[in-house]
This record gives sequence, C-alpha cells and structure tokens, in this order.
Amino acid sequence: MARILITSALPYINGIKHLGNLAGSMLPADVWARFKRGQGHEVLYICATDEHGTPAELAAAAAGQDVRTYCDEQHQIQKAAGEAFGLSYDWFGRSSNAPNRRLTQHFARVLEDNGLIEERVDQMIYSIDDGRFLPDRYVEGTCPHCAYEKARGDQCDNCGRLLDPMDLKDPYSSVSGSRNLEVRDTRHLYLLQTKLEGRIRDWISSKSDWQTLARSIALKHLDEGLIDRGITRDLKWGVPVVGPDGGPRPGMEGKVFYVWFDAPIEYIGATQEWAEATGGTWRDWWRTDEGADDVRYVQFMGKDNVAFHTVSFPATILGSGEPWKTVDTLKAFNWLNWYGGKFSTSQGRGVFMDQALDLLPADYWRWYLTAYGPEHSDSAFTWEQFQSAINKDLADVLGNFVNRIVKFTESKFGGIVPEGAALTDEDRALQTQIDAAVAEATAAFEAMEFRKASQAIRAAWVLGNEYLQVAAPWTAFKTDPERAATAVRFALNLVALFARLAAPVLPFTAPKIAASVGETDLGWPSADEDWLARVPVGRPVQAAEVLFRKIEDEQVAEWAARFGGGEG
Ligand SMILES: Nc1ncnc2c1ncn2[C@@H]1O[C@H](COP(=O)(O)OP(=O)(O)OP(=O)(O)O)[C@@H](O)[C@H]1O
Ligand SMILES: [Zn+2]
Repeated sequence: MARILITSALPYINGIKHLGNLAGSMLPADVWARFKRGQGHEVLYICATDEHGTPAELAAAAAGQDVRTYCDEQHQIQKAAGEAFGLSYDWFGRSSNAPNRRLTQHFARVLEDNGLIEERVDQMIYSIDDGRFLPDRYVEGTCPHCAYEKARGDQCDNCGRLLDPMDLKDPYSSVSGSRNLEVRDTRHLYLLQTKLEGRIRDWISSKSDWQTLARSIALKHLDEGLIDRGITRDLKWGVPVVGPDGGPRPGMEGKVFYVWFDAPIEYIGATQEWAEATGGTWRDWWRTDEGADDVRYVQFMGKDNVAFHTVSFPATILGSGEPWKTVDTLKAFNWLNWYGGKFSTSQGRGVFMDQALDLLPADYWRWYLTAYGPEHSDSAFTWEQFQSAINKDLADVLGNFVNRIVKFTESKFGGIVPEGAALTDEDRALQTQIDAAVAEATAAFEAMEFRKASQAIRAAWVLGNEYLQVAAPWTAFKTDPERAATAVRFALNLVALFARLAAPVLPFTAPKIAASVGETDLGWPSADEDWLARVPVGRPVQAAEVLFRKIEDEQVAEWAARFGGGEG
C-alpha cells in the first residue's frame, strides 16, 4: 500500500467556481483520489480556498461586505458546492487560517536567513483621495500594448499581457475612480529567484516522467530567465509581514505577503488544519526527514498555474534548504472553453457549479467533464456534445445494460441470481475482452490519462451490451433456459464489475448500480481477480430506479437560451 498526497489548485475565493475550474483541477484530482483509494492505497486529498489578494478585497467591497465576512461566506459556498459534486477532499481548508500564516512567515524568515530575500524600495502608484497604494487590480488604465482602456494593473484582459501598475497609461483608482494619483516610494521584500535558477532547473530535470504540458511550461519559464520577485503588497488583507521577533517589521508595518507567495504554502497549511481537526499527523506527509520519504505527491491544475507550481513554489521550498516534500507528478489541464471564450468568474461567463446542479445530477457533469475534458488540448463545452455524452454513454450504454438484465432476472428468475451451466466459449471470449478493457482502464488511470481511461471503461460497458445482443437470454429462455441462466449470471457479475469501474467518475450512481445486485464493494478491480465469481448464485437482485435520464432537445434549447450558449 502506497501513501499518496493529492492536491488540486486552490480555487480562488471570488465567487462560486465554473465547470472549467472543475474540469481543470478539482474533478480530475477527485477521480484520481477515488481510483487510488479504490486500489486500497492510503490517500490524503487536500484542497482549500485561496483567500488573499486584491481580487478578494475588491469582490468583498463590491458585495458591500468586509473581506473577512465575505471570505467566510464564500468558503462555505464553495465547500458545499464541492460536497454536492462529490469532491472527496480529506480536508478543504482556508489560506486565511492560522497554520498558513505561521508557515508563510516561517518560509519568509528562513529564506531571508539564507540570503534569498532582500528589502528594496519600489515606486508604486499612490491614491491621494483613497489614502492608499494601488497594487495590482486596484489600478486600471489604458494598456500600453493594445490601448484597451480598462486594463488592470496586473494584466490586460483584452490582449492578455501581464502588466505592472506603472505600465498603465492614464491610470485611475478602481476603488474610487480618482485620477488624483502620484508615484511614491514604498518598501517591499523581493525573493531572489535569480539565485535559485540553477537549483530549480536541476530539480525540474530530475522529473523526467512529467507530462509534456507541465514540463514545457516549466522549461519555457526558466528559459525566459527568472527575475527577482516582489512577494509583499500594500494591502490589509493577507499574511502580515513580520520582523524576526514576530512583531511588525520596521519600515514595513501594515504590509502583507503577495497572494501567490502564501497560496501554495496552504497545501501544507491545510494538511496541518486536517491534522488538528482529525488527530492525524501532518509532518509525515510533508517532511522527508519525518516520514514523508515514501509519500508520492501529485498536483492537479489548469495550465496557467503551472509556472507558479514548477518555479515559484519550488523556489520557496528549495530555497528554504529544509527537507520539505516537493511534487512528484504534476498533471496539468488545458482550457475548457465556453461559447466565444474561456469560462470566466470575473466576467460571469459559462455555467457555474451551483447552476449545473440545478439542471442535472453531479454524475452527469462528472462523466462529461472527465471523458471529454480539456486534457491534451483546449476543448469546447457544447450543449450538443454534453447531451450526446449523457444520452449515449450513460443512458443507452451503462444504464440500459444494468436495468435490462436486472429487470429480466426479476421477471424470469424471480429476482434471484440463477446458476445456469458451464460458461461457453462465447462467454470466455467476452471475459478475455473485458479483462483487456479493465487492464487498459487501469493503465490509463495509472498514467493519469483520464479521457483514455473513460474510453476503456465505456468500452467495457459496450461489450456488456453486445453480449446481451448475442447471448440474447430473452430468446434463449424459451428454448434453453439453462443457457439463458448462465448468460444472466454472467451479466449480473458484469453489473457488479461495471459499478466498480464507474465508481471513481460516478460516485453517486455506482453504489446504486452495485446495490441492484446486492454489492457494496466499489474497490477498483485488480488484474488477477475472478470477477465472474463475485455475485453468488441464489442472491436476490432488485432493479434500481432509472439510473440516467436522457436529455431532451427541448432542454438543450432552453439551457442554451438561458446560459447564452448553443448553435455557436
Ligand atoms: N476554463 C478553464 N479550463 C480548465 N481549467 C481552468 C479554467 N479556468 C480556470 N481553470 C483552473 O481552475 C483552477 C482554479 O482556478 P481559480 O479559482 O484561480 O480560477 P481562475 O483561474 O481565476 O478562473 P477565472 O479566470 O474564471 O476566474 C486553476 O487550476 C485554473 O488553472
Ligand atoms: Zn492589452
């Protein structure tokens, strides 16, 4: 049994997440956690809300709330949405909690002791009317590259370029709109990434098994050359910058760490929260000198987060010189796009987690986003593709197979698993094909190839349906009831197997499928196991309610009209 630590990129606090966030980080992490637990491994799946930074302050202001109250509420909303989607976090923490504050201040201190942090005096935009500096999105103005007039201090939404607030032309305060601004000196901490470049490159080179997307983004970033990075901000909401004695740092009173400095540290912080809440131990998951040597650490994220996880966060960890666990495998996803562009929280574009569950159960979305997700390239959400995935894969293939055979057992065999005769060559041939599909699904999941794994699982379901066509127990029943009984017993065992194959992706439906043949075990099948001997002769079976309802064309039309997609 292996020990596996899994984290998915921390969802930001500014509102409920959309299907793109789900597809690109939380859902695949959950599917994989379930797969690994199903194999019997010890899994710790950690996530948290990422709560600091200017967007949180601005969103709170827009909601007319103080930022602490806003984050309290939004955290609960995201936690509930995750649960409703079956995201099986062992812990869903908060980057604003005490463990992350202590750890962030600790890392800053050891980095400074190691000569990797330096105080520098910067020039920043100060708003006289607001009485404050305007970091990041607090200032807007005209983009120097594309002349877009509402570019933000950190990035232009029109051309996508990363900006420095000082780059903007005609800047104004995004809080008050005031143009009464001046440039003032302000003191900040810089992480000297230039000194760490060699160490980070060596570390990445040692990760020869990373997938292309993660590796190429990491190397591109290094090849462009690292710069020393400002890791503090003139904000109120965040982890306070402190001096050596833990009190305010002279000359930097009232400043906080930059959100991208503290957010990834929350992976460790949230593990500590979990340990405090459950009586678990966190250090043997994170400290290689205290037992984390045998832990395999896997991270899931969308592609825009890769540089932060392959360069910035490792700079913190490696620079500390302390024996912290670093990521072993990084699985990155491309964009799930919505009609006309990327899903976007700030622009309210796409379908959001709460809305999705108002339309259909979680498993429908989980299947679509896993089997047709943005894995090797960007992929576009379309209502038509979604409808076809649900109607064909889930309703016609899986649901139909399960209900047909269980109902037939009810009507012709009194709802009891019949014994039948010995397996025929036809049965044996199918068994071999099913074994091959299971082996393929296992290999694909091991390789974190989610679309491939889903295809192999679906292939197994299709084989089951084809078997029913050929073995046709309903006709055999009239001429050779013994043969019909054999086929039924075979197929009922397939039902039990299919539930186990479905379990990582369809956690709400798999137990219902299993229950219809009296099973509760949803462990992932191992290669050498005799799944045909699973459901014992004489056991009662009972058809489940409708497992999957087909999506009608009228529903698609209505949703497309409501959410702005369709026919795009
Ligand atoms: N359209 C998308 N497709 C796939 N992954 C995405 C998509 N949008 C965001 N992600 C990923 O979701 C995770 C959580 O992201 P986060 O909460 O920071 O939202 P975000 O990237 O700011 O999204 P938005 O721009 O819509 O606000 C990150 O790993 C991010 O890369
Ligand atoms: Zn621009």
